[in-house]
Amino acid sequence: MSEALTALGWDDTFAQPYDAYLDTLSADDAGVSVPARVVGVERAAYQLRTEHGPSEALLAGTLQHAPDGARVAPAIGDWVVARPIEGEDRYRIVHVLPRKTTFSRAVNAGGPRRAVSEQVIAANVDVILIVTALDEDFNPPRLGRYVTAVRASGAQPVILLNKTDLVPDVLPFLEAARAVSEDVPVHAIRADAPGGQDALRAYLRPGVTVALIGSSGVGKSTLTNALLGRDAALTGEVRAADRQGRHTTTSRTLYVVPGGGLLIDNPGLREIAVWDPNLAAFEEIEALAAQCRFRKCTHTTEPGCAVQAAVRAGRLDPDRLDAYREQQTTRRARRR
Ligand SMILES: Nc1nc2c(ncn2[C@@H]2O[C@H](COP(=O)(O)OP(=O)(O)OP(=O)(O)O)[C@@H](O)[C@H]2O)c(=O)[nH]1
Ligand SMILES: [Zn+2]
Repeated sequence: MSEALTALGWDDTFAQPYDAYLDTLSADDAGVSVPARVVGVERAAYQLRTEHGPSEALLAGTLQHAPDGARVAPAIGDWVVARPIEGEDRYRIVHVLPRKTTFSRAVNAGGPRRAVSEQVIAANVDVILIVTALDEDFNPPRLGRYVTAVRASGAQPVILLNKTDLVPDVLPFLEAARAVSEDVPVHAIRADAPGGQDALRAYLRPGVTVALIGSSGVGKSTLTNALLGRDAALTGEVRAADRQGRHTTTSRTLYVVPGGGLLIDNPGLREIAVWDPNLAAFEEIEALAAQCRFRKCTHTTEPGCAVQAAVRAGRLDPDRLDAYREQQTTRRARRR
């Protein structure tokens, strides 16, 4: 197993299905196939890393339009089987290898039955760092919901308390965060100070894929830059590309961290707080609810309900109201 591949996260869990897939190909096809990791996705264009460095790729038609409709589009972090496109400097992705972990969201696929389908946000992430800041963002019940979402993906959750400089005493925050879940490590960090992120190096071991999630403004970008060193990922990739005398677009989403480890910085993961109804705030609904005639309005059949009025007027998506109700119900159940 090549060292360049293991540094990208390749191991036996991928090597076995890879070999099995190659057995189904002709000797010629198998001979030119390579394993590659998806490090960038932009619409139909994919950036891969093979053991020889970065390259561009397209999706094979068979993956784009699977006959049973069960399209397996590669996501960031996926391991795939790729084959060079003849006469071009690009690959074609012909197969997606089974995932070790899958961080996904349910999306409303529409249609008469309001079908829900799964959108994979990131694949094969080993550790997800849940970032919170010691300001008004700090909210243990929400941390608990993040932990649940991370566990559902198969990745290991770790809680990071950032902006420790903003509080006189970190200890009560550490204790509250530790109480969220017994077996989730908690680290107090400072993303914006030299050495303030040292605790994280233990997770960024060669071949280990790490991702950051948390609300906007908690310090995910600052942390990413501190871990990567300014433009480290970019220069690293340009150098690898130069070896073969060409320039390849650098990946923006899966970085190779200097000193070991891989870091996924993905807008889809960043937005989890927005799209996961369990994590979301329902500010616009709460603003409407304040205008309901009855203070304990359930926004179902009460007269003078401003929330129902907004739904009837097309100003509020009924799906969002459903999600809000669901959240309120679980909260009431938890309080009991
Ligand atoms: N006081 C303090 N400020 C910090 C710390 N880490 C980051 N910040 C500041 O917090 C602000 C937000 O940080 P970002 O890194 O942009 O936060 P983010 O999570 O990437 O936010 P989005 O890009 O919106 O998802 C910036 O002004 C940072 O300088 C810290 O440890 N202490
Ligand atoms: Zn109401």
